[in-house]
Amino acid sequence: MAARGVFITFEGGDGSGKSTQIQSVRDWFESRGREVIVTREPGGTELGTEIRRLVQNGPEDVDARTEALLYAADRAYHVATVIAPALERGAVVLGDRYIDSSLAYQGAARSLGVDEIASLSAWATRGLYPSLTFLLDLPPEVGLHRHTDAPDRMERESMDFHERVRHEYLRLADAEPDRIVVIDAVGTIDEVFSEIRGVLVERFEGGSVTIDEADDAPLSAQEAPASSERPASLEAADKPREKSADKGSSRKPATMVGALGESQGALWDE
Ligand SMILES: Nc1ncnc2c1ncn2[C@@H]1O[C@H](COP(=O)(O)OP(=O)(O)O)[C@@H](O)[C@H]1O
Ligand SMILES: Cc1cn([C@H]2C[C@H](O)[C@@H](COP(=O)(O)OP(=O)(O)O)O2)c(=O)[nH]c1=O
Repeated sequence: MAARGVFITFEGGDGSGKSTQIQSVRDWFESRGREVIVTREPGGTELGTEIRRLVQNGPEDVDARTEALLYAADRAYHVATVIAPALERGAVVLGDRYIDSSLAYQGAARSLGVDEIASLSAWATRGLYPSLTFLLDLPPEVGLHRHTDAPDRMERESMDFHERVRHEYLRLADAEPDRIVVIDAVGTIDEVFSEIRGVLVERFEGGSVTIDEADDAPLSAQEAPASSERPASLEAADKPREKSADKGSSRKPATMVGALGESQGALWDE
């Protein structure tokens, strides 16, 4: 049986709880016998660790376009050397930030244009999109207060900047409700995971596709929609969002397929 992977990403403002929740999601999949890779951007590779240092604490005069290209370079190498090979062998890949971060931070908050950044990221990744994204949503001031270490370049940005990031994330979720599930990240760690677990059960345990049927299914990560197919994500910005719970019925069950294997730790030292 060919191995099929699952690519899930976690998005949200700084301090929204992505790294914390990823550990619980890793445990959830591992207890079901899956190989899990936990990785992050920027910095999911050795090269990426250098890029992370440069982009977060490097020269202050790095301009927005340079910053966008550094994140794109990190992502291209990350996909080619970590994410794609793991998916090929059937692992569950849990990504702490991915393309949506570039759309929200560089495309919207840095005003480079969401369309332009979407094209750049699609090119860098050869169109590899996650099949499921958890957007941990909370007011930026709450997330920024959770951090105890010294703020990096992005965390030093204005509250208005972080509000633009949040607004763009919510707009993307509004446009792609099947892929992006909004999670209220204000509650306790257990409360937030309970919401996430509900989605995992619905998508990976409630589906009607059996392992054998799913063998013919495509890799559980999706191709980037062509920019001409993304009108809603780019034009529905000011439409009021529905609560994610209202969209439950539109979610498609995902397949639970792939080889069982050994788990693997995070790829970086905290
Ligand atoms: N739901 C929560 N409520 C309160 N504190 C939290 C919650 N989730 C995470 N934290 C704490 O907030 C800080 C940032 O969490 P982290 O998971 O690193 O966020 P992110 O990866 O999104 O930056 C950590 O100290 C973590 O223990
Ligand atoms: C992947 C990515 C990250 N970023 C930013 C967002 C974060 O401020 C920073 C990553 O910092 P990190 O410490 O990993 O995130 P967090 O504070 O959420 O734990 O990089 C971008 O601006 N664009 C991107 O494409």
